[in-house]
Amino acid sequence: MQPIISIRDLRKNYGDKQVLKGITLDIFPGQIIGYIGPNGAGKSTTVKVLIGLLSDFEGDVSILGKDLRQDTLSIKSLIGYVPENAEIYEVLTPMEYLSFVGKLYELEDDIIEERATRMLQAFGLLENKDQRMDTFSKGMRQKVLITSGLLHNPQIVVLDEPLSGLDANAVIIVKEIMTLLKKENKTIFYCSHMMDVVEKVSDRIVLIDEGSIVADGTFSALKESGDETLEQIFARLTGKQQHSTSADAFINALGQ
Ligand SMILES: Nc1ncnc2c1ncn2[C@@H]1O[C@H](COP(=O)(O)OP(=O)(O)OP(=O)(O)O)[C@@H](O)[C@H]1O
Repeated sequence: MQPIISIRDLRKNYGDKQVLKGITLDIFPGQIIGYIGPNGAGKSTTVKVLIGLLSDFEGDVSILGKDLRQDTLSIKSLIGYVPENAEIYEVLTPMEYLSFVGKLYELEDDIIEERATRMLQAFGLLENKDQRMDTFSKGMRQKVLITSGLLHNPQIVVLDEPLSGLDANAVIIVKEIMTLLKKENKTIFYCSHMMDVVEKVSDRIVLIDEGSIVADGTFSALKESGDETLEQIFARLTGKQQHSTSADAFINALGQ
């Protein structure tokens, strides 16, 4: 099978600092990739490359066989992106915002209206659809961001900590949405620190640390013992010191 996303020796520097040190990954249609790693590991930087926001990288990235550097625009239309926090246009209502996003993707007005209404309704936001978003809670804004990322029915969905601020019911809905997207053979690249969710929804987990891949496999393949959780795998592979030592040092500082 042809990979839908192919990343070869991806490197990215910010000034003198090498943030991605040669990421190589083949991702296949219908896979849910859980892309995890400690703070600063390079997850968002990888995402920014994938969605065409960063062009000054080394290595090769191709999506559906197209070179990301050369076909950036057509590739962008295949991808839906949900950021953790975005500069949402707060003076707009969800319907105005979604209409704006839909037009960028060249969707017909009636399709935008129909999809946006039904998606907002699914998230319990229908009665807020014409309310300015500066009055919205963090979770309500996140629901609008998720809707805007999926509105054009993309082939590939890139989620960077999409559950941020969502209540337990909304988290269940988004997990279910990911499973349904997979059934439609969509590919999901999912970055998160929520290990319990990543463990449950991902077919394949890619763990990066300091810009390099340190583990890549199914959850069961990454386990050292039968009852190891993803949180424990993460700590085993990336923990630089005992967590209790870090917590003690933090609290002890208060005594100074
Ligand atoms: N615009 C930038 N300029 C300089 N350094 C940057 C910039 N963006 C990110 N970095 C650095 O690149 C490294 C990787 O950042 P990145 O945001 O990709 O990490 P991450 O894995 O997404 O982290 P987190 O889990 O905290 O969101 C960090 O050391 C960060 O300080």
